[in-house]
Amino acid sequence: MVKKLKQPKAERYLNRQNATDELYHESFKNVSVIFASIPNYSKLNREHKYDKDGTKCLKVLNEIISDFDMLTYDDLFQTIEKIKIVGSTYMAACGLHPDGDEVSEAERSMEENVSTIAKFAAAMFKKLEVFNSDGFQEFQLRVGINAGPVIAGVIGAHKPMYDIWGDTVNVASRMDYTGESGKIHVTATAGDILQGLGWSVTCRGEIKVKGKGFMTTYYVDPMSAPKEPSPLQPPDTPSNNNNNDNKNRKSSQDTTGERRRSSQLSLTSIKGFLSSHRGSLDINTSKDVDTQSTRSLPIYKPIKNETETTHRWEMEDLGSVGTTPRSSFDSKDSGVVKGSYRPSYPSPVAEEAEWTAGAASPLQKHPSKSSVSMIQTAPGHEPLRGSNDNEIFKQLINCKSKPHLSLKKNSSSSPDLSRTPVKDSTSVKSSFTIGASRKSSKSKNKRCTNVRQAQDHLLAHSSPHTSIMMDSEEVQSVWL
Ligand SMILES: Nc1ncnc2c1ncn2[C@@H]1O[C@H](COP(=O)(O)OP(=O)(O)OP(=O)(O)O)[C@@H](O)[C@H]1O
Repeated sequence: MVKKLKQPKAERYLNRQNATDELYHESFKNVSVIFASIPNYSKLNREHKYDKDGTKCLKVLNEIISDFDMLTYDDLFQTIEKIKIVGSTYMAACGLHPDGDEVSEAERSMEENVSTIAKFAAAMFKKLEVFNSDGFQEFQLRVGINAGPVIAGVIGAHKPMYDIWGDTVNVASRMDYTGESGKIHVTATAGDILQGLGWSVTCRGEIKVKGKGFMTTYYVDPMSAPKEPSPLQPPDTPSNNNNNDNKNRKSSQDTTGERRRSSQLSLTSIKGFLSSHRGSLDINTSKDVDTQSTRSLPIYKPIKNETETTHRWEMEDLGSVGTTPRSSFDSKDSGVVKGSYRPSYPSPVAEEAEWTAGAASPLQKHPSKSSVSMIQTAPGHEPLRGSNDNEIFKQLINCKSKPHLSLKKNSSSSPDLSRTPVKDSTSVKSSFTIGASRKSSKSKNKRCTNVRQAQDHLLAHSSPHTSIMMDSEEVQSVWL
């Protein structure tokens, strides 16, 4: 509600509520509404016989919904407002901007709102696909979209709920309900707009919609989103032909005021979420202190506790790394950690692999910076940097090219661990345990004898549910 109602407005709402029970509401003309359901979620719920109290299934749902929630922090989706979860259905809308926004309703057209919500739906499909492949799950997504006028308001004096109502909302829900898994089912209003924007739209025919009679509806292929202009290309370059996307980009640049507020809120929310769940992550957006770097990336600082010195590490641009709470750094205290990780959801069985080395921690600090480690993956390649071993190792896992590793050391006497086989496991001084989720695995405690092998193993099995727990002097557990 706070996100929706700006301060004076919230005060106005509260004052009204003190004085009267009158409904607080606003009307919007051009709102796009999405209902996205996981139709086979309840099947999983029913079938899971080991989940007597239902908490495991709920954990799964929570992870999926959290993934979807995190999309709303994406720059593209700042105008998307999550309304609620109904069962396993995600309900959101686009175009519910608060009064006094820099961008007026007229400027934020129906076309933009429909385009944004369709991209949001496509992103949800992708998120679920990743979730499925990581956890060997088969959840499906069924999406309904409609666009038109809605009434938004706050219902109730105690625990008030912001919600939206109207025919547009009812029909969006019907689009979901009467749609098919894997498809976005839309009304003619949304279908026309999306076709005009270059999405692949096919007519479904006429369906009977309760309260509306027969309606011609359309299926939109979630994979057919028109390409975004390259981020390197300025939005207004003449060679860029996608005018609609340009328009969207332009308008998103115009809304910097709102974005600043939203991203502020996002950061605060993430921070709040992480501190309550992990207890220790501070996020700031100051520029990288590494003067050699040309990037200006957010810097994530793990804080052990208020009084201890903080580390600083550089986030490399590694796709989804660190984008959700569960894929964020677990910045709990350092110290010796060793153990295995079990995914928090039901089906996958954890597999463990252990890599051991008869030497000190394989990844050393960067000689010139006390808080930065680096690893040279191959001669002539850009070294990977991080503030600790885990950070570096996480990057190694994400290296698509599987480079042959040679480690840059402080001391020339340190062996190249990538070629150091483990001869005698009793002489092991440091080790780490890799837990990766797999549907079925008989091999436990699989031992990797060098970095390359461990990396290959992780590339094959790592997932957002993988954690690495290192047993060395500078230990932090990392969730990937
Ligand atoms: N604000 C809202 N939040 C959640 N769901 C909504 C909202 N507004 C409408 N819906 C959903 O839209 C659907 C269509 O509503 P409608 O009023 O047309 O029929 P209904 O008779 O209420 O629906 P049902 O047949 O499911 O009982 C309903 O399933 C309703 O739950």
